[in-house]
Amino acid sequence: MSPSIQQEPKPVIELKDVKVYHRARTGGLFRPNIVKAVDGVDFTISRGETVGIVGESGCGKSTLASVLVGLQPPTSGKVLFHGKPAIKRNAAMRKEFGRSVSVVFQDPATALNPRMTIQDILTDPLQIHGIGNAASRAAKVKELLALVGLPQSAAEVTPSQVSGGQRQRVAIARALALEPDIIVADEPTSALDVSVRAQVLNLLSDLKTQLNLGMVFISHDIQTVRYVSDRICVMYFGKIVEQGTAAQVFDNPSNDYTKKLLGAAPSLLHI
Ligand SMILES: Nc1ncnc2c1ncn2[C@@H]1O[C@H](COP(=O)(O)OP(=O)(O)OP(=O)(O)O)[C@@H](O)[C@H]1O
Repeated sequence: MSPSIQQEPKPVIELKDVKVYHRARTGGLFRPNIVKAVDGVDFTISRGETVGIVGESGCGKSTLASVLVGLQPPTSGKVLFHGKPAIKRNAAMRKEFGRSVSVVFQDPATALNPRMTIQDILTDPLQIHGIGNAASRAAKVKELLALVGLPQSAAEVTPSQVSGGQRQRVAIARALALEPDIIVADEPTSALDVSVRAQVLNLLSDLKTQLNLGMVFISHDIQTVRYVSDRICVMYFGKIVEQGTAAQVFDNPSNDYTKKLLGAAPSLLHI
């Protein structure tokens, strides 16, 4: 009998030599006119893995996230979605990409419409994508609230009537509404009280396992990234300067910048 071969999961999104260059807001004699926000990045994300992207403010993390969720077209390079070029002009692909790749932003206070009830916030993506009827959408909202550990009564209130940690749970529930393959979480705990950060990190980790999600976890804090990631990419001035498993990057960093980040990192107790 031939030995069974374990298939590697195929990437949902693949970036090849992606560059995003901006015209500098303030150019000048001694300042470059071009900001290389992302500068030749190769990256893949598949279902079932959490890839952490870490680096200091301004290194290009959010720009990379915008490319991954389709909000920012690259200046050059390729974005592949299930192995095919992600062509934004194609309405069917745009819709499928929007269903497959969700985002959780840093601050749920600004990411959620303060005038909508949580029921409506969670129903919205289903309506936009024409999924189900009133009864099945109501059932889905119940399921989503349970999935993120919120009481069913939360459906009746607006985001301002729940705590910051609960608001981020609502944002996560909204990101899960369309049953995505990938979630891009851009500093999802940075705006939260220290006391609830670990709960939200644990929720994201549990959801990733339970739903076999692919997760891109972006943070300036290498300890937070280590806590949730299988693989870590270290970004510096628009480039990925080091990547490997969490253990490789922590136990045997090869890049000087990674060593500096590790040296400056506070203990896990501060996440
Ligand atoms: N629209 C733009 N026009 C000009 N420069 C930009 C633009 N967007 C981003 N940049 C610059 O690109 C670089 C990368 O920004 P980006 O926001 O991606 O970094 P970041 O690592 O996410 O930082 P932070 O954690 O502070 O958000 C920065 O120097 C930023 O000032």
